[in-house]
Amino acid sequence: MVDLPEFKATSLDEIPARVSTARNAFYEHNTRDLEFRLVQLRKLYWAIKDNEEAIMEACAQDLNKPRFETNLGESGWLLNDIVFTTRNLRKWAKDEKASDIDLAFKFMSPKIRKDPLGTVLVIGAFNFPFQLTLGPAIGAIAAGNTVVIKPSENAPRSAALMQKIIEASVDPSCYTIIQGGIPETQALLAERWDKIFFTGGATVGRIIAKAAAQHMTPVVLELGGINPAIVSKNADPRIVARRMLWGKLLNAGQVCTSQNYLLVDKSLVSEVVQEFKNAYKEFYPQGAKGSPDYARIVNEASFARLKSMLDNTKGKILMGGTMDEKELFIEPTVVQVDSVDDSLCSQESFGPFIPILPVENLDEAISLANGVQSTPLGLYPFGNKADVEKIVSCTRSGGVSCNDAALHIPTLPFGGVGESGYGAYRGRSSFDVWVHRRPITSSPSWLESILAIRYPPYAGKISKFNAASALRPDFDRNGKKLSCGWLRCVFTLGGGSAKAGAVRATALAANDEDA
Ligand SMILES: NC(=O)C1=CN([C@@H]2O[C@H](COP(=O)(O)OP(=O)(O)OC[C@H]3O[C@@H](n4cnc5c(N)ncnc54)[C@H](O)[C@@H]3O)[C@@H](O)[C@H]2O)C=CC1
Ligand SMILES: CC1=C(/C=C/C(C)=C/C=C/C(C)=C/C=C/C=C(C)/C=C/C=C(C)/C=C/C=C(\C)C(=O)O)C(C)(C)CCC1
Repeated sequence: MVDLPEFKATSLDEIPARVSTARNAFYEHNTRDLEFRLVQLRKLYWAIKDNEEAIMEACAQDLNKPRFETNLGESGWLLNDIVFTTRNLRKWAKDEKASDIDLAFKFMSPKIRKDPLGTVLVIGAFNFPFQLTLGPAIGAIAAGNTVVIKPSENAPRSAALMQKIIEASVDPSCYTIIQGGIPETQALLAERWDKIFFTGGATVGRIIAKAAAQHMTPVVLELGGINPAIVSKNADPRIVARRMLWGKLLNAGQVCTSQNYLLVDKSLVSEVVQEFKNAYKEFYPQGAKGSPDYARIVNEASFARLKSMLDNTKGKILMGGTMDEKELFIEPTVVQVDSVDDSLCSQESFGPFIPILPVENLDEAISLANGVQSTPLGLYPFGNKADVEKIVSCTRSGGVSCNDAALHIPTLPFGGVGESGYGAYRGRSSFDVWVHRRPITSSPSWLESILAIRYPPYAGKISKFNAASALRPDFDRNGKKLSCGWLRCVFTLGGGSAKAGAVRATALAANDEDA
């Protein structure tokens, strides 16, 4: 067995000084250097790689997470994330030529610099403790920020191991871990940050957003969702059951993207239920409890919450339903319910419940889903192409996975909308979310005679200015688009009035002479 470090909360007195060290480090400007960032990420890669066994053990102790799930969803996920980031960082960080700039301003060489935000805070979650804590931090490091990381105290073994990994690998003045629960998080929230990234529930999400507002701090909130799966009469019951069961057995359903309830065309319900039973037997021939491939609920409080949800259902249990409090085990459980107001549908379960509500048709399903929560994190439509397109175009959600569970492409932007949060990361978005797109222009001295139009005295300058810069609408008063013949486009150098085109042409000529 691997020896794991002990979880120890950071002293409250120490927190301001630790944050201040990270803030001062930002102003030493080392993190501006791309090579510095790349070296940090590469060192972090090897620290994670060298601790893969320990990560397995920590996740097993915190959540009884199966080795396969830890490999794919935690250590392997992060290792790939780092390699993908280090391979692409130079390209992402490059100054971007500003697009859609009017000719008159092109001479100022407008560009967009991807500036680090400064000193940022990442508050991680318990359910994928490594992925959802170090994942956002990888993007923050890549973008040139100094970073303070607060892992979830609800996965203490993983939190302590992350501290060991971070302290052994990256620059301690730039990147640091604060451990603890509510008091420590509140002490962190009292500080001024340049961005806060939080993964967790909506209740704490609101507390974070309010605290951040005091300092005008931008926030990313990766929250959960009461995610619907909508199954049309044209869906394949076997595919529905296997994929939806996977969506709920992964980490025993403690995944923000997992479906919370299924709205199934009533003609398909009995077949879908039978296929759930078949899939369950295939995935866990000896039952989930005896299998090494099934996680446990994170703690007693979560177990009690889930138990009361099941105790309060008015539905009929059709599969599973067993629990063991000592082991924090809850079996994957299919329940047929008769209303979306049932205790299993109306709240986010964050556990292995699979409530099924029979519906008349797609219209009813869409209307019910929009009524339960109109902006969930994930949406899972099952059916033919026309069915899924109809569902997608009549709903909103952070992301959609058609005919499947979860939102799982690791480099696709990932984030919520409305109640499921805001801001997105993963892949290139993990870099973009941590930078300020800083526009930079540079006005050459030779432009002075042209720029002089902006200085007083203003008399007689309005018409000249408008002639040079006002854009002529390509639509009429009824909102109808006017056609733009190619000749006109040539004469106006890309649009606008002919006069404006002439002025632009003059300016171009002046530029050519200067060159
Ligand atoms: N990715 C997601 O969408 C996730 C969603 N969740 C949802 O959130 C629920 C609760 O999960 P938890 O891990 O307990 O997450 P949470 O939403 O309670 O957040 C826990 C974090 O917030 C801090 N915190 C808690 N109360 C606070 C307060 N009053 N002031 C300041 N900081 C506070 C804790 O120290 C910890 O760092 C889950 O049952 C699930 O529904 C949880 C984990 C991930
Ligand atoms: C293998 C070959 C091929 C390709 C096969 C494919 C496409 C396999 C796909 C497998 C997938 C999607 C596996 C996913 C596993 C995911 C795990 C274990 C866990 C992930 C956890 C996540 C992302 C948790 C997130 C939680 C969040 C955000 C939260 O709670 O807040 C080819 C290409 C067909 C070729 C042949 C071989």
